[in-house]
Amino acid sequence: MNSRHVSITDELQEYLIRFGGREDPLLARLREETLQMRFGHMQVCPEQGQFLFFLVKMLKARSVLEIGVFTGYSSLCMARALPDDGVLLGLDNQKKFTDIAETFWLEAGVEDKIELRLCDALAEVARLQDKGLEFDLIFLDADKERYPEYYEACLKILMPDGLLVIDNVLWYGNVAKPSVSEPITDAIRRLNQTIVKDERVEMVTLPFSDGMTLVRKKHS
Ligand SMILES: C[S@@+](CC[C@H](N)C(=O)[O-])C[C@H]1O[C@@H](n2cnc3c(N)ncnc32)[C@H](O)[C@@H]1O
Repeated sequence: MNSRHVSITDELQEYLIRFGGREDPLLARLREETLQMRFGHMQVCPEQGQFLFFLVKMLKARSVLEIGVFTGYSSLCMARALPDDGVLLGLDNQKKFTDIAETFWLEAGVEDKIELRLCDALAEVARLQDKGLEFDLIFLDADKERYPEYYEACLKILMPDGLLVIDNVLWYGNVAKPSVSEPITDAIRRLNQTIVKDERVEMVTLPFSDGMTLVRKKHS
């Protein structure tokens, strides 16, 4: 066995949905409805949702920030993992997407744990810092061109020992293709180069879906 990863074929993806995590009928319906939409591919995959649920539980997180809510799959997974007095603050700038999210949060009975803000997320993160707020876990999954700026801003509002989870860090494999240079790929490359040498954090990149980096903030 070499160190390469197994290719995720459609067949294997179906298998993973069945045996790689627990996706209940409500989440399955949200996923299927979202996939019918024009930008449906932006949704996290079911294994990522289960993984985020797991992380929130393992960390015993009480405060979660999600940057990029879309139709609410990942927020629903994380909100379910929060204790009754836990809070997830979700940021997005597209009401047409978050209206769908709110319907599903209500149906799942997690609406009391979620606060949604329609805003420019990077500006809102700066406001959260001004207010002195800190989070146990932040999931970054919004406008990729600004990932390097989000990274710095998120570290400021992450608790020591807190976890920043960043999606799409492999950007369809483009980060490793020297022939590809365009704003998103270049921004993600800059981010990845920053994180790997950043002494303020511990980090690991998982080749999971489109690549997820876990960043743990050390005590200063
Ligand atoms: C990849 S999707 C998020 C997927 C979501 N986490 C899920 O589980 O399905 C990215 C979201 O970020 C939002 N977004 C993009 N740029 C933004 C910005 N500047 N401020 C706030 N939200 C933004 C988009 O509207 C979109 O809903």
